[in-house]
Amino acid sequence: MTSLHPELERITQRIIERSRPGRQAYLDFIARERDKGVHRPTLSCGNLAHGFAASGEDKAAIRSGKAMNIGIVTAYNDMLSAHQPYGRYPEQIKIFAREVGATAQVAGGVPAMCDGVTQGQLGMELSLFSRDTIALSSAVAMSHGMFEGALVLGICDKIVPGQFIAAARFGHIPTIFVPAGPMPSGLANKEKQRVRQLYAEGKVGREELLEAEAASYHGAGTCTFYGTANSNQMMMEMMGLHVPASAFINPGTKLRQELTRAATHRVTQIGWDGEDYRPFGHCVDEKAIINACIGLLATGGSTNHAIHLPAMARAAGIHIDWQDLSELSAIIPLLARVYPNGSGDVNHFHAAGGIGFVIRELAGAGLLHTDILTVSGQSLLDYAVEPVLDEADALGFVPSPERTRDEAMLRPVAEAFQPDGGMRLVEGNLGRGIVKTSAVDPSRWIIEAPARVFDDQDQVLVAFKAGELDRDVVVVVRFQGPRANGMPELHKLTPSLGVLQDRGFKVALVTDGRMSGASGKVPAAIHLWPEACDGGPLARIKDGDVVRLDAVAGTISVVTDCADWESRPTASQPAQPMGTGRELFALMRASSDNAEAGASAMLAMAGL
Ligand SMILES: O=C(O)[C@H](O)[C@@H](O)[C@H](O)[C@H](O)COP(=O)(O)O
Ligand code: SF4
Repeated sequence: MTSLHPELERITQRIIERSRPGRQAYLDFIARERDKGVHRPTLSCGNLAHGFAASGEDKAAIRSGKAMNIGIVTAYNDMLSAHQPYGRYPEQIKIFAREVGATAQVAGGVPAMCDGVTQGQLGMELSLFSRDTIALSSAVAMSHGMFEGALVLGICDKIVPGQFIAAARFGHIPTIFVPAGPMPSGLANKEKQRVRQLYAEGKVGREELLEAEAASYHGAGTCTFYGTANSNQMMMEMMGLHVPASAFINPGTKLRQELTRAATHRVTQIGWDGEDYRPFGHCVDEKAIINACIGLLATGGSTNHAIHLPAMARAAGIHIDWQDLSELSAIIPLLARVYPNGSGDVNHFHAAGGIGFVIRELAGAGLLHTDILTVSGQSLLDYAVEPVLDEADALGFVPSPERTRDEAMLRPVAEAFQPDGGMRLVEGNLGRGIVKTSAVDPSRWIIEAPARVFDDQDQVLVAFKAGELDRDVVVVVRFQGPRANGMPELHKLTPSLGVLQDRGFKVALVTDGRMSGASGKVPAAIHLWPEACDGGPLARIKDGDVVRLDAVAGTISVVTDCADWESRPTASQPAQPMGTGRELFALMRASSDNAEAGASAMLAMAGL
């Protein structure tokens, strides 16, 4: 057994100490929920009858209360390619539950935004807070007290974090996340990106672009870039909240179905009336959250999780921050290069050895906590496996490969792509933010250039098309924070900024907004807070100020000698017009806390 890296030990102890009061209060809370909360036996006859009235062949079983009734929280819709496969899961899960004498009901559905559909559109201003909307919807589902176990169907960006937050608030209930897998590989992501840049330069038309997009996003399953959705799946494995090795098995396969069956059977084995009670709130402890951070860093995952992980952790009484993430990044090597951090996609990553290989490699180097309460097995090392079917189509597991099957995609610790995980905290007179270096060429980790300041991402594209950005430039896009306009992803800027970079200019993006997990290539200081709408420093910056983004030193500052810097007037936030539902999220914007805390009005107002 390899001893833990001393730095990981130190950071872990610091997080445990910092979290101690909140974590103890949380554990006491879920114990109370278990013993005195709303459960089927405490429901009135009327409550219960309403709960099983339409349950058909399961009615007698649900009525008797003798076996686990599993609550399914589903994020199904057939617009999201990733969630479309979930349509038939509830019927399958009910059959699987009956196989072990249990029952299952759809406890409720949650909304699921496709950030790909809303990317660059007004709907993206609802994206971040859709996470908390999903948490609220999940809580409504589980609040009926009809369920002694839960299976959570969710994959994409804000959906898993939102469902996770709710599962933590029902942390006395054993809960397993059930993925549906990535779509088979289509047009390579790099080729898709190439056609996008050609379109941004006016060199191809809309029809050619649409053809490329449709060849990339071509079927059911999660998009194959390593963005927030696939980072979610990785994190669930790193926390042992899936059946092992479930993340990246394609939809519609027998293996996929058997993993769903295994999750259904497994959740009935870890309930509170058995010998092996594994409530969600005990599985998610400080070490599990740290494992999620480590997995994010080792695989070059989405920057969105620098916002979601603090929120997810808070829901379980745990407090992490960007200093933790940055210090972990310094010791966690980059083991995977999945697009946008490389050429291959998540299917290639899985084929190369995938998450199981990463778990075994990190554990072997003392860079992972294996001693966590996983929903299956006895240790996270039980997740260093690959799922297989035997000749009778029964599910089994074989150890992850000793050696990577694709050095260009996945490497052992001893031959890591980079010695660190490539997510840096940056601070300076422009605020506190995050830079993801794993997707950026090291020659571009330090950018110093005059600023061009915008209050809206569409203005950037107008300036780009007018040739006004054809120079060394730091593009500043402000009033994009959670309290301003809901903190949209500004990924629509990637092709144009990529064109400027390919033309040889020094280019960087600086914003209080977000980028997509699929963003890469162009250095970006994002999530800056205090945000501009709160009078943060981005509200003072002007065209021509020289800005230095230094991802090596961890700084983001105006370096022009501005004697008037502190006394400069702050720009006013542009009007926030109604439409596309944005006005309905004003309450979340008004009370949101900052990106580093998780950008959540819901958690802030709950005192969490
Ligand atoms: O964080 C993410 O992973 C993104 O939000 C992703 O879910 C989003 O849908 C991108 O916009 C897809 O990439 P393209 O926009 O490049 O297709
Ligand atoms: S990965 Fe992103 S683009 Fe793909 S289905 Fe999920 S939310 Fe939509």
